[in-house]
Amino acid sequence: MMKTVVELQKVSFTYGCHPVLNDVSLVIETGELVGIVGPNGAGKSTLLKLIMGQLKPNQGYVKIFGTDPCKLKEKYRIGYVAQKASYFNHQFPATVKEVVISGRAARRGLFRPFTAHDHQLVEQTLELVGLKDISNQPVGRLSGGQQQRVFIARALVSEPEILIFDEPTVGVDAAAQTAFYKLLQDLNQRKNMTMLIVSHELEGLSSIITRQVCLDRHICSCNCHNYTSPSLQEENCSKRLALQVVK
Ligand SMILES: Nc1ncnc2c1ncn2[C@@H]1O[C@H](COP(=O)(O)OP(=O)(O)OP(=O)(O)O)[C@@H](O)[C@H]1O
Repeated sequence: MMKTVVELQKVSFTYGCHPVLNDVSLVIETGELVGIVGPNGAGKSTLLKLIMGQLKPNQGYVKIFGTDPCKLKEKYRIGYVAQKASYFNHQFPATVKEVVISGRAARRGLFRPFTAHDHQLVEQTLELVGLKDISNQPVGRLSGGQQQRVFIARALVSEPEILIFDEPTVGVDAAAQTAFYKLLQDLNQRKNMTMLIVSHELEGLSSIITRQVCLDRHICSCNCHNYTSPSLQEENCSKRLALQVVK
């Protein structure tokens, strides 16, 4: 049965006196793979921060798993993978396995020793994301695409109920991008994992998402059944996006 994972109702957000989001309503249900697209400065990352409870709306409300995200105690229920640009540098000494198992600490508590179950889960996840053969290599020496998989694995071992990505394919080559999207599609289909992805890479993204939301301070278009905002301006938003893709 479909369950609501994320809900925003009439959300507005302002940084100081700079309005960023206006009257945004959106519902995401279990198993959806939602792509959020929009021009630079449209408020996409701000929307993710509101959903993860890093920011509070000025108006309206945000819920995740039926709760105010700022009050959510089990943060591990949200898996977040940041931009590729913020990944490890070449000197970073920890191995793939060490980085991935650190994702279990969020679930178990920081100072509790890892169990056989934790190690088993790490092995299974490394297999799932195709990193098993290089699990003892230092992460700093991996390619951008491989590092990205390490971060997905790290998020997955905390057994999240939603995975959130902010611009995950920035700086990753075309082949790694294709492999990345394939992995997300597999996770979505095999594990019914709910995902929310902010991206400018419309081409690769559009082949895997179950729904596209176009944001430009408010939601311009949303090809879904449960969105109710009256302000549909699809044509306008598509034109701005087309300009951005050509750029
Ligand atoms: N901490 C902040 N303080 C003040 N203004 C901010 C802050 N973070 C973002 N902004 C502004 O809010 C607006 C929306 O930013 P946001 O990063 O959410 O947009 P975005 O759609 O993710 O953009 P991009 O595609 O360029 O990453 C921008 O005008 C940005 O300059």
